[in-house]
Order: sequence, then C-alpha cells, then structure tokens
Amino acid sequence: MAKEVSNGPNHVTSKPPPEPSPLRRAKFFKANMRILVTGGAGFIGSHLVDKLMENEKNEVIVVDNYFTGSKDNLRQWIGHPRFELIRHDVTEPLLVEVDQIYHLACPASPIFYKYNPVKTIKTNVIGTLNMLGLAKRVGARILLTSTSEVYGDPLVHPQTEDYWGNVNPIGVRSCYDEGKRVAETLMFDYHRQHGIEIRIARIFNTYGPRMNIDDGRVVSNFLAQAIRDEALTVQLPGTQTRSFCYVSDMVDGLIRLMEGDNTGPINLGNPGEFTMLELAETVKEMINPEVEIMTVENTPDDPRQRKPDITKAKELLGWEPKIKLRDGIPLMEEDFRKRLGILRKN
Ligand SMILES: NC(=O)c1ccc[n+]([C@@H]2O[C@H](COP(=O)([O-])OP(=O)(O)OC[C@H]3O[C@@H](n4cnc5c(N)ncnc54)[C@H](O)[C@@H]3O)[C@@H](O)[C@H]2O)c1
Ligand SMILES: O=C(O)[C@H]1O[C@H](OP(=O)(O)OP(=O)(O)OC[C@H]2O[C@@H](n3ccc(=O)[nH]c3=O)[C@H](O)[C@@H]2O)[C@H](O)[C@@H](O)[C@@H]1O
Repeated sequence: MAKEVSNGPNHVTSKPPPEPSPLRRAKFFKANMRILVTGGAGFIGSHLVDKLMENEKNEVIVVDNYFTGSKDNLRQWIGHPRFELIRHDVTEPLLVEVDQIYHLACPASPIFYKYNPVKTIKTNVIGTLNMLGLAKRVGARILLTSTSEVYGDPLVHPQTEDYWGNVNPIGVRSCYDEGKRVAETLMFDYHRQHGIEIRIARIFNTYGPRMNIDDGRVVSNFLAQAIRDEALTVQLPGTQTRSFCYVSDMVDGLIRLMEGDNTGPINLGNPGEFTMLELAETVKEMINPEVEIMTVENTPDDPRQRKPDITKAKELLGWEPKIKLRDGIPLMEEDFRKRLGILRKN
C-alpha cells in the first residue's frame, strides 16, 4: 500500500485501500500501468494523454461523451496498441480494469457548463460517484480535477487551500462550482470510509493549444478575436483578475500529484495575476496592434479576483509553472492561426 499523506484536519485514511483486482496477480498479466482519463478528448485531457502515452509502460483508456471535446484532439493515438477511446457518459456506470483514474470529465467553459446546468451537476456528482465506485471496485487511485471556482468570489487573496470559499449556492455558476465542491466531498468521504487513494487538484485558469476556438473562455476569445480582426470583448468592469497557467505546466503538475503521496487538495496554477484589461492589452500588443478593445456586459457572480497560493505545490510536489503568459500566447496563437487558416499579416 502506498504511503499517503493527507494534508488537512480529518483527512486521515481510516481504512487501507481496497485490494487491486486479482487480475493484477495473474501469471499472464503484463505489468503495464492502465490509466483511465475521463474527459480525455478535451483540452487539458488530450494534453495529459499525450504526456502519459510518452511512457511505454502506460496503457491509456479515454472515456468522453464529446460534449466539448473532440476525437481530433486524440487523432495521433487512435489505433495505437496502448490506447483505447470509448464514447461514454460518466453519468452512467463504467466497468473497466484500471490502476489510475484521472477524472476530468466536465464542461469547463462557463458558456458550456451553463448551457445545461442540470447535466453539469449530474456530471460532477453522479459522474464522480461512478468513478469513485469504479476506483473502489478495482482498487485504483483517483485524481479529481477540481477548480479554483470552489473559492467562489474569494474574500482571501491569494487563495490558499485552507480557505473555504465564498460561493453562491443558487446562482448560475453553482452547477459548476457547487458541483465541484460536492465532488471534492465525495472524494474525501470515499477516502475516509473506503480507503480509496485520492488526489485533488484545484486548477486555476489554464490555456493553450487545442482550446475550442469558440470556447468562450477569455484567453481563447481574445486570441480568436485578435486573429479575426474583431474587437476584444472585455467584460465589465475589466479590473477583475485571473492567473493563467500554460497547459504543459498544468499536465506536469497533475502527473506529479497523481504520482506523489499527498491527497491534496492542492492548488495548481500560475501566480502571475492580470486584470482582463491588461490581458486584452497584452494580446493586442502581441497579436494585432490594430484591433479594438471594447467593454461588454458581464455575467452574474463573476469572481472579482483570483490568484493561487502555490506554496503547497512547491513544497509537496516540487512543482511550479515555467511558462510565462507572454511565452505561452505565441504557442497558442500558432495553433489558432493554423485552425482558423489565417496567417500573420507582417
Ligand atoms: N481549463 C481550465 O482552466 C480549468 C480550470 C479549472 C478546472 N478545470 C477542470 O479540468 C477539467 C478539464 O477541463 P478542460 O479545460 O480540458 O475542459 P474541456 O471542456 O475541454 O474538457 C472536458 C471534457 O470532458 C468531456 N465531458 C463533459 N461531460 C462529460 C460527461 N458527462 N461524460 C464524459 N465526458 C464528458 C467533454 O466532452 C470534454 O472532452 C474539467 O474537469 C474542468 O472542470 C479546468
Ligand atoms: O480556473 C478556474 O478555476 C475556472 O476558470 C474559468 O472560469 P472563469 O475564470 O470565469 O473563466 P473565463 O470565462 O475565461 O473568464 C475569465 C474572466 O474573463 C472575463 N472575460 C471572459 C470572456 C471574454 O470574452 N471577455 C472577458 O472579459 C470574464 O468576465 C472573467 O472575469 C473556467 O471557465 C473554469 O473551467 C475553471 O474551472
């Protein structure tokens, strides 16, 4: 049994984790690590799959319902002997034999998670229950991609993991932020009650290639707008802040968390903090100095400031992001230009 350090009150494992499936001890068994990635056809999930597939001892199974993800993100792996892709909705039970579960399945952009809020909360609650049930049955370790949105509109800045948050339970974002809070609760209840090995990452705004062009999140919106010569839409007041992490740094943090001994929750994000107006100015300067910046109405409950305290990630995982926003934007621009078929003017 892996040594496991829980980092908070009441986080102590009361039961040893369930025995892995007897299949693992069978004579014919090939000792590859079998890894399930839910939501693996999405933005972060597909980059995670690329990294996991680099290790020849890993077999990767992706399940996805393609709500916001796409097979195209995984095309380089389709047909690979160590890779399987299953069209499946995590709100339905799943029977597979795996050693690790990266549980990412959930729409992440506000316009998509608000599109069918009941489905979003089902994905977070029933989907996470199903994956925990699977983890319990086969003795797998499970990592949940939670979010900085569990801190709501935070009254503590920067946000540390022991902050309990300031969340509206009945607002239009609640299907997502309260959904993830319940998912975290389920993770810890399965950990305490059934000894499941859990890992929880609280991810802060992540960006990079393969984001949907019309995803609705701010970095992808501004980039697509700048490339298409459309005004950058800064939602009011424009002074709200976010901290943006490049996707390869995020994937590195997720794998370190899964492989390490700490349950979390652990913040993963880049502490560089920008107002939305500053972000728009940066994109304008770097991508299209001619483009206009306009202000538009915001949506309810938009958090006013967000920045991760990553002391725990540094100390417990030896992780910190390497790629600054100004270095990440050109990498994403290249991908967006290719997909949009629009070359740089100069
Ligand atoms: N990108 C970020 O900034 C960010 C920040 C915090 C947390 N997260 C979390 O990370 C995870 C991945 O986010 P992302 O940015 O890659 O989003 P994404 O929308 O690109 O990926 C989510 C994937 O989950 C799939 N999915 C959604 N509902 C499903 C269901 N019911 N069954 C099966 N598959 C389903 C989608 O089709 C998609 O492929 C999510 O859990 C999200 O909450 C992301
Ligand atoms: O990192 C997180 O924890 C969460 O962050 C995001 O939520 P949010 O920060 O609201 O992301 P965006 O939709 O990209 O908005 C960021 C800011 O940009 C602003 N914005 C957005 C879009 C736009 O065109 N213009 C604009 O100014 C919004 O008002 C907001 O203040 C993601 O949507 C969630 O998946 C994720 O869980």
